[in-house]
Amino acid sequence: MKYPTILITGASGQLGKSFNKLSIRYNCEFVFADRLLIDFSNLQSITEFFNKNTVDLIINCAAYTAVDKAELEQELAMKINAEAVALLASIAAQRGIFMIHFSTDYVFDGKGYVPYSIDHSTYPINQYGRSKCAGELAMLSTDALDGVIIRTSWVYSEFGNNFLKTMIRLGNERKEINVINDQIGSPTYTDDLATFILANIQHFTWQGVRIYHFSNEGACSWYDFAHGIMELSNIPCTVKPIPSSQYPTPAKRPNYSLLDKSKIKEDFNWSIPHWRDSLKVCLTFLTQKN
Ligand SMILES: NC(=O)C1=CN([C@@H]2O[C@H](COP(=O)(O)OP(=O)(O)OC[C@H]3O[C@@H](n4cnc5c(N)ncnc54)[C@H](OP(=O)(O)O)[C@@H]3O)[C@@H](O)[C@H]2O)C=CC1
Ligand SMILES: Cc1cn([C@H]2C[C@H](O)[C@@H](COP(=O)(O)OP(=O)(O)O[C@H]3O[C@@H](C)C(=O)[C@@H](O)[C@H]3O)O2)c(=O)[nH]c1=O
Repeated sequence: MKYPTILITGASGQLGKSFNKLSIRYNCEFVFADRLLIDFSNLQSITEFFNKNTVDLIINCAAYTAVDKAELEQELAMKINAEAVALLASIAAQRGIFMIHFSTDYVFDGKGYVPYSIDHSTYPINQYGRSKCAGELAMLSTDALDGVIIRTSWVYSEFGNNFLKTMIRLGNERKEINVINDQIGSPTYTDDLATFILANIQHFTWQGVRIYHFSNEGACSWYDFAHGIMELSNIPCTVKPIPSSQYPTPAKRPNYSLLDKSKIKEDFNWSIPHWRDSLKVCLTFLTQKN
């Protein structure tokens, strides 16, 4: 086993919980760290953890993900998404630990009209995006670090809070909801991302830091996603398409943030499910849970 002990930070988040759910299939020791064990807003807590523990691989799922709140809590977002990532990266580099980290489609400005390639220039348009971008740069500029930044988008799962769960709640409360149809991207089911990583763990061995993109296949707007959620959950709520101008939010979102996944599919010979197929799978788990 290449990596006998794997640290998963942000263990109580959506992606962290998918890793937990899928980890039973793998024969390694997983250390699931929530914020009580490692607090990313307190750098000392990161250092203390590594002074007491030895791990072979870091999968960093911890992040500040409240996009609108980040406009007001810029410092906290930067601390968790950039400063803590920089420290984690430097510890990983010093100890020769491979580091898997996640970033977002929100590092792009959304002015594109073809899927964003891994080397497209970043230009975030909100504070969350800026903090994630700073985290990427910290990793890329850490000497002797081996690792990967996997940018993903519109993450949802049966765990935690996400767009899927908000739509189901609103759909059950209202006869009609308005959802933006001029922001285009692709949803990502956490199980698909976590499965990809766990199944390929032995291949994460290169030197230096690479960037990859991962989301489900297909493109949609938030309106298409919401419409699909109502349809596949049999919720009789009408979803009305609206322009972003009719749904003002504190943080701007990119209008187009589809990720080009060709590199990850080629390098790992991996096929990724279409977002509608994964949505069906997730809805089955959600129904079992409730
Ligand atoms: N959610 C999305 O739509 C997208 C997410 N991503 C990226 O994917 C990764 C995983 O995201 P996802 O699982 O969806 O995010 P979640 O918000 O579901 O989970 C984030 C985790 O980070 C933890 N966390 C927050 N603050 C701290 C802190 N101070 N110390 C330690 N842990 C902390 C949270 O803890 P607690 O549970 O206690 O709050 C939570 O467990 C992140 O890097 C995110 O930026 C990328 C694109 C889209
Ligand atoms: C609830 C709601 C949202 N919307 C719009 C607002 C927004 O443009 C879009 C998505 O809303 P949310 O606030 O749920 O999603 P948001 O927090 O913007 O999601 C983002 O989270 C971060 C962490 C990421 O990294 C991104 O990839 C992306 O997933 O849907 C509606 O149009 N109608 C509604 O009723």
